[in-house]
Amino acid sequence: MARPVRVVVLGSGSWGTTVAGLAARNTPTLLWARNKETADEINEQHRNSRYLGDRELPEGLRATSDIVEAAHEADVMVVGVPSHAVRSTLEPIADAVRAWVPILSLAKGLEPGTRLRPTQVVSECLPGHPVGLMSGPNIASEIADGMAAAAVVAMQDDSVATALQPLFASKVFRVYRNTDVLGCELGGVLKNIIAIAAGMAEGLRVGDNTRAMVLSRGLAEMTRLGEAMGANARTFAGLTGMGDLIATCTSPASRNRRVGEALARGLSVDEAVAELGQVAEGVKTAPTVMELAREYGVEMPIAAEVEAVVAGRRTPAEAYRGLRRVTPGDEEDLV
Ligand SMILES: NC(=O)C1=CN([C@@H]2O[C@H](COP(=O)(O)OP(=O)(O)OC[C@H]3O[C@@H](n4cnc5c(N)ncnc54)[C@H](OP(=O)(O)O)[C@@H]3O)[C@@H](O)[C@H]2O)C=CC1
Ligand SMILES: O=C(CO)COP(=O)(O)O
Repeated sequence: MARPVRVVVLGSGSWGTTVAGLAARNTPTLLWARNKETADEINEQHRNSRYLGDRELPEGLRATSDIVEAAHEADVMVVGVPSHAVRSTLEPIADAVRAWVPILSLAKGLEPGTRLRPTQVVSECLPGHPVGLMSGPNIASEIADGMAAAAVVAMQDDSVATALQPLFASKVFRVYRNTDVLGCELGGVLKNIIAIAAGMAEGLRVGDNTRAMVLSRGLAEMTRLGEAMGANARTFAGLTGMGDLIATCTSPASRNRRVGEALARGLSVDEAVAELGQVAEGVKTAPTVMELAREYGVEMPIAAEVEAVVAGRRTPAEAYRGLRRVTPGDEEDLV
């Protein structure tokens, strides 16, 4: 009988640990934590208290702080570190990952400096491997609590995605497929910036109508940039676009939304990020996205205001006043 597929997840933050827990219920799974205490706590107490409180992880989930050991073991590798850390995590293990091992990215940001999407960074570090991502409206704490949710595995090669689906799926975690890797990845990246705007709206108590406007016009901006870059506009109406936008903009657990709320309370960006203690990808991604918007000639007024606040050039209240000055055009003019 063929031995089961071994999944290795790199990165033991809230989402990496949660995804490792999903996989461990289906197949042998090893989680790499750069911090040895975290690996020991997962092995001995089946918990990752720093990121998931007292939630219990599956007993079968093993952890290690030895990344080379982890890389050797992988039949499927999941990269769950934030986007700024993808390259520095993968480069040292490039020779340890066996050829043809599929790599799935979880990161929802862009690499600072290169402006590359995480799957592009993975392809540079591990050339020749099938590379895709898993994304969707997936607030880690809810999924770790066993609440129902759905995600998308996006890979150019649909047969690889089909093989990966059952490794993460369960009765309460539905895994769809999509071959539009660019659109699915950009959806996850861009919604974080709109979620910062939604958090600011929350903090400024702007009202439900304004919040709804931010979400729907935010989705228009995401779609506009995505289409200009070559993605399928329809992807942005799905789980990785509108779905994730709704979850992140409306959930009090979203870190990006919480940063927006903290900014509206008058905290600086550094203070807001320090208060959070976890990654909020939209903060680092906003300036990079505005560079892309300029390069592709796409208007993104909400993202532009968020970038200005994050860069310290405007207060959240000034940003909302700035949005009022934008001249409304044809609503259907997404491109
Ligand atoms: N949390 C969520 O609900 C979801 C998150 N995501 C995305 O998943 C990615 C990971 O996020 P998440 O797990 O939430 O982040 P967390 O902030 O919860 O954890 C970050 C993890 O990455 C590790 N890490 C940080 N910097 C480095 C580095 N330079 N090198 C190696 N490891 C590093 C941290 O290690 P240490 O603990 O040692 O500092 C920690 O294990 C992000 O791109 C996020 O947008 C996607 C869907 C849902
Ligand atoms: O991507 C997420 C939910 O799908 C998590 O969003 P935050 O990083 O804002 O918490």
